[in-house]
Amino acid sequence: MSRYAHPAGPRHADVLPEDNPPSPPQDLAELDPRVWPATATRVGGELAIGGVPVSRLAADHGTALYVLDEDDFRSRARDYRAAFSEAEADVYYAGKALLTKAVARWVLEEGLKLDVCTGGELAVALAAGFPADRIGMHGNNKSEAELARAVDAGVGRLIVDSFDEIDRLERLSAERGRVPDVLVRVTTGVEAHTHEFVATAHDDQKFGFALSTGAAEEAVRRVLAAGHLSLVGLHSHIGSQIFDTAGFEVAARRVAAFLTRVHSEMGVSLPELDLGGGLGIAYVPGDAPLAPDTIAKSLLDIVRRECETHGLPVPRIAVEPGRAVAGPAGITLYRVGTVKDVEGIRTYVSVDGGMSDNIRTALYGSEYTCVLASRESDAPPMLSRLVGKHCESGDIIVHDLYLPADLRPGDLVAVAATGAYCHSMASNYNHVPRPALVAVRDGRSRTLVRRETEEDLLRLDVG
Ligand SMILES: Cc1ncc(COP(=O)(O)O)c(C=O)c1O
Ligand SMILES: N[C@@H](CCCC[NH3+])C(=O)O
Repeated sequence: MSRYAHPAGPRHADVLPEDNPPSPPQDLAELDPRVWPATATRVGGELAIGGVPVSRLAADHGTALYVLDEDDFRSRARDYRAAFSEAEADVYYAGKALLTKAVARWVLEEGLKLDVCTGGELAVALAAGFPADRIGMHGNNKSEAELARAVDAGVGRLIVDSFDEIDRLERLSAERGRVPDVLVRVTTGVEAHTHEFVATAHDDQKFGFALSTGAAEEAVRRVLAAGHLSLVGLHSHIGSQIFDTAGFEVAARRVAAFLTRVHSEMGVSLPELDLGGGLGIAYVPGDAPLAPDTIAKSLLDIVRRECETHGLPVPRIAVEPGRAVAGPAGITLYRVGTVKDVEGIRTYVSVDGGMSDNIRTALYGSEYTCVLASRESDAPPMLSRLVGKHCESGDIIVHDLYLPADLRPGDLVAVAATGAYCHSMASNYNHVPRPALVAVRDGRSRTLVRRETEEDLLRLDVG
């Protein structure tokens, strides 16, 4: 079982029995290259990313601060592109992991397509000048307005997720005299090895049409019968933060088998098969993510084999990595505010952010790596818990970690691998304004999303 896997339900400090804390690492200052962005290094003891020391980032932009290593993000995007290039597969970056206008432009420049799942994500992509025909749009409850906007903009692929949506999209397309390209999202019944909240291919959940109940077959028939929808393929996504190929392989085999049934029973050979995202990343040393070319080879082999066995043309494959591109490229920088020793138990280190900028620990029991970033220290390790400033005892960023025993208010700490699903899942809980997001590269930082202010929050409060 992966480190990410956790017993069902959210993890809450108050109700969990105390687990055994891990043993301290050999070197508290070490930056494990599997966990930290490619350009992370220590200069005179201080952490620098993209050639910019954290003290300068904090001085120029304040804390808490999301910092994105642009080179790291781009090189991971390129690795995916390259891994799937032999089959001319499409690689869609999943914008739900992290999306800003600049990020959308990087994705475009690196030759990827873009997956959006709401009108908001579509709006960011279009505002960035991302070509609509390179966008795929998901969502289990796309509104009339979202669908109309997608059809009007000429979004390249609409991934339909319910019978209601098929009817709605057919009507909207007919009204406009358009015929959008559509994929049917199928659920394959695969139990992905990940946290239950982020597994999406078992039958008992809200996404897609189940293969096992016949709903997927019915959806294909209905889209084929619709006069203003063009069925180009199938879609399957099994879940997120997955470390082994087994789940992907079973899912690929099942959708490929379904493709052959569609061919034999309905006389249609669908030209595309999108296998979704879900590749895990290293959050803590010891996590062992799959390399893009390993997963590419295994998926492409299975689909080819299945299709050849049944005499079907091999469809064009697509994948949708989000976390694996954005996650390792980002860190969050915090300033320590209080250091409270709870005698005989542990030390609580409170920082100027928390569950509003990283909900993943509270939501999924996620693990993270954190280091003292503004200086090096040879003080002994101190068993700590990194917590935020919210009015909630479950406001935990890192459950168990070791920090140097001389840690004091004013120090900067950095949490690794926060590039995905932290900024994009941020909230204003307790009216805490959201941190800025900055990109670093070649010794320079630039703001991608500015820090929210209390005025921003008050502007929406019009009562
Ligand atoms: C349909 C779909 N595609 C792609 C992704 C991206 O997943 P990940 O960030 O795990 O690669 C998700 C999220 O799980 C998804 O729901
Ligand atoms: N938001 C989740 C994953 C869900 C991905 C979207 N389907 C996470 O942080 O891990």
